[in-house]
Order: sequence, then structure tokens, then C-alpha cells
Amino acid sequence: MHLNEQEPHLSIGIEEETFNELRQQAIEARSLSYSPYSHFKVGCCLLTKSNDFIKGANIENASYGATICAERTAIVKAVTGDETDKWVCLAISGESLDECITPCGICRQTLREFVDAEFPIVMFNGDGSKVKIRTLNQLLPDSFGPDNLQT
Ligand SMILES: O=c1ccn([C@H]2C[C@H](O)[C@@H](CO)O2)c(=O)[nH]1
Ligand SMILES: [Zn+2]
Repeated sequence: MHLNEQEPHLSIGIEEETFNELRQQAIEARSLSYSPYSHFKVGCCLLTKSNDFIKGANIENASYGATICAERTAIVKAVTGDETDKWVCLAISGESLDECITPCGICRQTLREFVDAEFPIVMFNGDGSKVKIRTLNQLLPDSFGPDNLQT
């Protein structure tokens, strides 16, 4: 992926309009969050090649470790909706953050199962005024995936 900081949509090879919609949906998805413990709402939007915007939000639990991040919520929705293997990028936004949010290690590994090394991850700050784009391989180098299990 060639990163274009000025025109981020070009890095991903999508229309500017689609990129703006992606940002809007990632921000809006935060309203779906169930986060009574951290009070930190995270929204995610997975864009598919058929132009579906699959939203996810973090779902917390009184047993804190059972919490599911926004990214995994969206991934699980996509996979169970028969949307595997047709993803363009994944976008996230954390509530009221001045800096761009970055996906946790568990979510990076979950994503690793379904996308290739060059898959773009789009990270927004709270109001969407800042964006950072990295490939999965940049966020999870030398990763372990399904191909490492082939015998
Ligand atoms: O990339 C991230 C980082 C954190 N969270 C959630 C998990 C938890 O509910 C809250 C605080 O960590 O934010 C996400 O959903 N995605
Ligand atoms: Zn996570």
C-alpha cells in the first residue's frame, strides 16, 4: 500500500465519498457501544467490496476479560453474514480521543485470520479530523496465521 497522507482514500483505492461515509459510519457506530465500565465507546466499520458498511462497537462485561472490542464485533458480523474474503478496509474511532485509536493485539490477530498482509486499517481520532492508515502487516509483523498450520 502506498500511503497518501493528504488524500487517504487514494491509499486504499476507494472514492473520496466512500471514505467519508466510512468515517461517518465508524463514528456513528460508537452509539451502539455497551461500555458501562470503561465509559469508552469505540466504533468500527468494515467496508466490503460489495459496498456494505458493517458496523461494530465494543461490548463490555461485568467479568471484564469477557469484553469484546468494536473490531471483533464487526469482524464476527461480517464472517457470519457470509462476507469473508471480500473486505476492502476496516476503520475505527474511539470516543473523545484527540489521537487516533489503534486496535488491540487480540483484534489484530483476529483480523489476521481473514485478510492478507496488505489489508488497510484506518484509524480515526474522536471527531474524525485525524486519520492514520497502516497495513495489517505493519501492525502485526511476522504474524502467525492459517498458512502456518498447513501440513
Ligand atoms: O481498539 C480498541 C481499543 C479498545 N476497545 C474497547 C475495549 C473496552 O471496552 C474499552 C477500553 O479498553 O475500549 C475497542 O473496542 N477497540
Ligand atoms: Zn481489540
